[in-house]
Amino acid sequence: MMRVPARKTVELLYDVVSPYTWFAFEVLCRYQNRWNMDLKLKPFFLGGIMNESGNKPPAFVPNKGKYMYNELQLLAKHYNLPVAIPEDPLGVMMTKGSLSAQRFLTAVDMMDATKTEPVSRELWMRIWSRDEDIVEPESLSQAGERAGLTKEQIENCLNKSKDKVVKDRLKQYTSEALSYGAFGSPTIIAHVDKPVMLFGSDRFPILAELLNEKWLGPIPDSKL
Ligand SMILES: N[C@@H](CCC(=O)N[C@@H](CS)C(=O)NCC(=O)O)C(=O)O
Repeated sequence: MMRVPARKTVELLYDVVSPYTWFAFEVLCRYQNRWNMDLKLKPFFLGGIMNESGNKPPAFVPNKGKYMYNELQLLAKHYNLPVAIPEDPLGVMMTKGSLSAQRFLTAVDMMDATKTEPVSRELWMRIWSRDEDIVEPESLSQAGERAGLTKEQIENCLNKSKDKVVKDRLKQYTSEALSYGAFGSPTIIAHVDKPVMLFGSDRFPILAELLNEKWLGPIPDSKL
């Protein structure tokens, strides 16, 4: 009898404020059925990760910031995603931030984990493609609607996102990431013989090796 190898758990700990994480998210979604892995999407709060790890957002170094905005456009093409730099990137990332979006996403995840993927994608589309707000309840509501949530579900998640249970779950995933040594987003944990943490959307060849799978580039279906 053929033995089917057990699926390996891969966790993506992430915050939609991070454009690089959008690439990692879409690649993992594209590979989730192709690779023998059980993908777990775990929203965390990047602000908490930065504070607790003593890190600083890379765009605080002006040359790095400039480089990143150029690189993001090259990466958008490479990953085939409609990324566009917002008019005021630092305002969007630092002043407005992502706490309300991540709490909303956590509430969605706790209500129905099958909706975490489409709602995350809609939030990225807003902040990193259409330069739209992700702070106001109306903005979150629109993201939820486009992701296929009902009006009742959206209302419920907006209310729940103020509750301790949701705030605590967001803190829990943030602490989990820190316990693996996280300092940024995306943080990927591959549960192989032991958990291995990878940082970045540029480590997929390594993840493939860890999982004993084939890396077919960022758009695997184009190679069918
Ligand atoms: N090289 C990584 C960069 C990812 C990255 O810069 N992530 C930011 C958030 S958008 C971060 O958390 N950086 C922390 C750091 O670079 O120390 C990639 O290509 O994905």
